Amino acid sequence: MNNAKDSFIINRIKAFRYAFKGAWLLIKKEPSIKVQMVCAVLVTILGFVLDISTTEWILQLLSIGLVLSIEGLNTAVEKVADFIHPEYHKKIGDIKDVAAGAVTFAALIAAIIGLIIYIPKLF
Ligand SMILES: Nc1ncnc2c1ncn2[C@@H]1O[C@H](COP(=O)(O)OP(=O)(O)OP(=O)(O)O)[C@@H](O)[C@H]1O
Repeated sequence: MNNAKDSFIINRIKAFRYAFKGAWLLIKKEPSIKVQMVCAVLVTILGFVLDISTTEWILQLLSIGLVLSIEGLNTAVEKVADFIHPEYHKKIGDIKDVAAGAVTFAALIAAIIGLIIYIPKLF
C-alpha cells in the first residue's frame, strides 16, 4: 500500500520534471515561443507601469498562458508531423495549418484583451 502510494508520488514528481524540461526546451529552442515570451515580459512591465487592476492582471495572465500553451501544442504537432512524414504531403500541410490556426485564435483574443486594457490608459 505504502509502496503504491510512494510510487504514485514519485511518478507525479517525475511527470513534473519532464513537463518543466519540455517548457524549458520550448523557451530555449523555439523562436515563436521566444517572441511570445518577449511580448509577455513587455506587457507585464507595461502592466506595472500603468498600474492595471487585479481583474486586468488576471485577464492578461490568462491571455499569456493561453497563447504560450497553444503555441507549445502547435510546436508539438509540427514536431510529430515532421517525425512521421518529413517529406512534403498536402495532409501534413493541412494539419500544420490547422494547428497554427488554433494559435491565431488565441493570439487574436489576447490582442483584443490587450487593446481593451491599454487603449483607455494610453489615450
Ligand atoms: N511536410 C509538409 N508538407 C506540406 N506542407 C508543409 C510541410 N511542412 C510545412 N508545410 C507548410 O508550411 C507551413 C509552415 O510549416 P513549418 O513547419 O515551417 O512551421 P513554422 O512556420 O516553422 O511554424 P512555427 O513558426 O510555429 O514554428 C505549414 O503551416 C504548412 O502549410
